[in-house]
Amino acid sequence: MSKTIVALDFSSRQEVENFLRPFDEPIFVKIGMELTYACGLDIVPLVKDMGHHVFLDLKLHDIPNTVKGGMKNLAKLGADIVNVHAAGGIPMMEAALDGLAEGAQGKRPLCIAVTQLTSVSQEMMNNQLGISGTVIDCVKHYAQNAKAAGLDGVVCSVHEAKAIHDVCGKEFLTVTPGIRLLTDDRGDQKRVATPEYAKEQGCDYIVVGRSITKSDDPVKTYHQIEEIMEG
Ligand SMILES: O=C(O)c1cc(=O)[nH]c(=O)n1[C@@H]1O[C@H](COP(=O)(O)O)[C@@H](O)[C@H]1O
Repeated sequence: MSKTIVALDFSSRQEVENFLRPFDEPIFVKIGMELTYACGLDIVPLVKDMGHHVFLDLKLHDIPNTVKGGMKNLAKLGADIVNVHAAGGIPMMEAALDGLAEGAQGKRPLCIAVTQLTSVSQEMMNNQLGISGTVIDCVKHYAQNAKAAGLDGVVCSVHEAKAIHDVCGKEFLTVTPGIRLLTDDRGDQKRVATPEYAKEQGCDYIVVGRSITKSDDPVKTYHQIEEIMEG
């Protein structure tokens, strides 16, 4: 599986098909709320049937019983990875796994937890969200909770990946969005890093949206980034 997950933040099936057509190999894509709210969940088996790997990013965050029921239904779609918010707590993450085990036909999807969104800065976490301490300590703590619940890994920024591997082990997945090329705008992202730095920090997967989807040559940009990650 490739190490670069392309965020298909589009609002129609047509845009997805236009984007994927020029790729002559299976790639790893992320289907999030923009696309599912526009096209419905059927977009997941549709993209899977084209041969691509799918990270279904719906960030479930609710009471355990509701998350369990939601995951039971999501498990049937055949996604490779699904996610929850670690802020929902250990019982909620355990319930997510129970739901996946009940719903999966065959192997369950990997389940990872979002720690602190990459759009959250240190200042914002302390002063808006009311969480004291450093981002890295909060992210490490959430990662340890995710591991205790039996999850397969976390979503974090590149800047926390190494510390997470140190406390949770090398096999515990770190999936890192907030990736920017040196020439890109940060946009809404706060904790950003280049693919080179992600590789250096040992991130298992990077999630890249606009740097690829809005590139003049998405296939070329994808391959340039994937070469850095695989190198
Ligand atoms: O769960 C995610 O994928 C996610 C978590 C996070 O902390 N930050 C984050 O940016 N993402 C997603 O990663 C993608 C990043 O997109 P770009 O900023 O365009 O590269 C978006 O689809 C976000 O929804």
